[in-house]
Amino acid sequence: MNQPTPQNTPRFTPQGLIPTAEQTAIQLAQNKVVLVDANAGAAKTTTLALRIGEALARKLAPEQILALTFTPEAREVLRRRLLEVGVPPAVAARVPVLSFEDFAAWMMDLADGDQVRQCGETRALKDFALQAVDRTGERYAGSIEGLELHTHSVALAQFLEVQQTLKATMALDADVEFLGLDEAAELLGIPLTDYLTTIEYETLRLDGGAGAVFRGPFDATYDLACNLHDGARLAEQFPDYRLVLCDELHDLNEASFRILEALIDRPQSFFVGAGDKDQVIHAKLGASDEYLRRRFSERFPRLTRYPLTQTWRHGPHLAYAMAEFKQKTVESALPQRTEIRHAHYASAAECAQRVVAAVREWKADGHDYDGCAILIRDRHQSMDIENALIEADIDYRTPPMAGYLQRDEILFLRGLLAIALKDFGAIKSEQVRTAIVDALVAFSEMKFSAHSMDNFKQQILKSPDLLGELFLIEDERRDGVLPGYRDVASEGTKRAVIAALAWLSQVDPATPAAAVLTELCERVQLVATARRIFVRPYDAGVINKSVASLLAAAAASGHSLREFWNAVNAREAFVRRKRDRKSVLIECAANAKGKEFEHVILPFLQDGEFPNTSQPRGEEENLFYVAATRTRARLTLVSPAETAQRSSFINQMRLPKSSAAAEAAMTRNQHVVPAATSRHYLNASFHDKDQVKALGAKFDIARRAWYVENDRDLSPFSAWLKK
Ligand SMILES: Nc1ncnc2c1ncn2[C@@H]1O[C@H](COP(=O)(O)OP(=O)(O)OP(=O)(O)O)[C@@H](O)[C@H]1O
Repeated sequence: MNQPTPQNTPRFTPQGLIPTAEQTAIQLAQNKVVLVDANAGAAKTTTLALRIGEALARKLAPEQILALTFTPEAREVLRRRLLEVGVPPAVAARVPVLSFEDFAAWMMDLADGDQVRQCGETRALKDFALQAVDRTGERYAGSIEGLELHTHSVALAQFLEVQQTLKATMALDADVEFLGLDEAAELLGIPLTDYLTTIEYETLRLDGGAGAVFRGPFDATYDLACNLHDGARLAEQFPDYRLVLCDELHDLNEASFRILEALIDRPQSFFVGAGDKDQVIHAKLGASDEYLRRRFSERFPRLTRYPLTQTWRHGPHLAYAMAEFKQKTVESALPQRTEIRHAHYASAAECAQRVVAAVREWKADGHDYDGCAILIRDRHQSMDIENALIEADIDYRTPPMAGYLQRDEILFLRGLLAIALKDFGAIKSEQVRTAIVDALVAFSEMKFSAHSMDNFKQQILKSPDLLGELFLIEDERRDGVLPGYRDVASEGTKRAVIAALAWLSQVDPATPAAAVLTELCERVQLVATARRIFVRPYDAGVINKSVASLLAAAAASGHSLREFWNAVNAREAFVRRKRDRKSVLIECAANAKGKEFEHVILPFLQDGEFPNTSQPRGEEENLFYVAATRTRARLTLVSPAETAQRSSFINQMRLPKSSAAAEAAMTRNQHVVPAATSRHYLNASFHDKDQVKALGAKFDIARRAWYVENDRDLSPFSAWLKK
């Protein structure tokens, strides 16, 4: 590791924190390729900001620095950190801190000058996907057997995921020129229909090779990666970057790796990247710890690795528990005790009560609700918790359209109830109404074109009571596509749904809701349909759990059908009203990456739920690690009273062992006297510059401020000393 020498001392002194020796080593590193593989909360982002500060202090123009992240959220955190460490806003604003997607779109525009439309909206993308399905039908119907062309929103969403994975991993760019269509699909590990639809989708998107006409999420990254790889000299047109940084390297996939390669290969550029191999949770998007472990060093054999071993987010109790959990070294220099509390339950409803109790204790201890985050493994787990919070009159928020009531299968059932009770108008949100139409079409396995769906949605928004007419629209048939066994099953589903609706319309709304809903689910063959329309068994499994939660909640409420319907809609209105107020957050653990909260509550820590047994163990571990390490002050683990049912992750933290070591570390940390900062910054203005300079002050270029070294007599500078 580089130790600062008199010739190589930091020229940038951050405000608000004293860098550790590890941080300073990275700040001063002069190797061509630097990789920092560090623990959660171990100041990766902060240290990249220090490295930028150092480059600015050494007179590098802000425009010659490029800092890349994978998500807009991570980009904002890095921009904020630059200001926090003391880079003046006007200078920080000139440093390009961009997501890969921003950077790629910019570079593609520079090359093509075409200002291609970024299409972030799933709905618009689904329309393009639908057109691709239509084209696949037109082109291959009759010539290829076994085409499974599904047009409902769930199928389109799944198709969009498949094509995105093919691009993120650059599999779609593979040379398949001499392979047959079947062989190519097999090589890529996807069904033939998906492969053919992807080809049509890309032909549409790239206007048959003339150039992109629209770009969905990650498409710009893919387009740039393809261009760089095809021998196009696009990299020569990149601005003259001297320092390239990349945060959250654990999200790196093949497409973004290729862009980094091109940036690093330029002779004048230096690279510093930071990530945590234990936070890889986006394998579906091609993320892998292989980049941090192997790919970087194979490609850049002279790279230098630097450690950041101390976490600053939480104290030793959680740091050591995570060290045990991941069997790696984690230190914390904080003298604070991060509490790890336990609560136990015998049923889902009781789990929710324990969560409410944990939130109440937090409030009673004098903290705000908005410091509290309930991180769930999956959305189906929030039903009981949302109910319990409402009953306890505790405000909570969920990300838009990500609450339990907006899950597709629940929207489907709500749609059926709306038709039977002739009360679609009770659902106030247009977004929810439209999503209900989509869910009805998906779970009834109807086949509509984009055009007829749009027409119908427009009508419904004006006259909600027309919802039931949806089932009068004829399915659209494709010439030449012979119905396969799945189509026969789908037609059966639609018939079953129509029959179930006829039955439901006769049911007395005063009948207990639980009984009606149970029978309704059987009549519409919900479980079998889910298994058919969801490609991954995992998704179908979550649907069963989600419906089971709804039935249990209906039974526990003792409500009649009418009362249950009213209660569900009232609850949705409650959540929408509260979204902006100070409230507890309910969020999926996967979406909490990069964030931190004072109090994290992890409910339903039982085997089967978390770890979810249908998912790879390693990824489940990483997800748990991400969730637990969002904590700053308190972590509450809510698990079954029955020890045998508890999540094995709790044992894996070896809390008795790790907490004994943590007590000793606390004592140690309390006795560490922070080193004094080495500079005194002055309030000297431009007009004072000659005067302070003559007195021996120096200028900090990164901060645009004059300072005096610590060991000097400060009295001549008293007029300019900051209070
Ligand atoms: N030398 C230091 N002294 C005190 N606090 C520090 C120091 N360096 C960083 N911090 C603080 O530690 C916290 C975590 O830092 P940061 O967000 O940079 O970590 P990270 O490794 O990027 O986190 P994640 O793993 O979640 O991406 C921040 O609040 C930051 O201000």
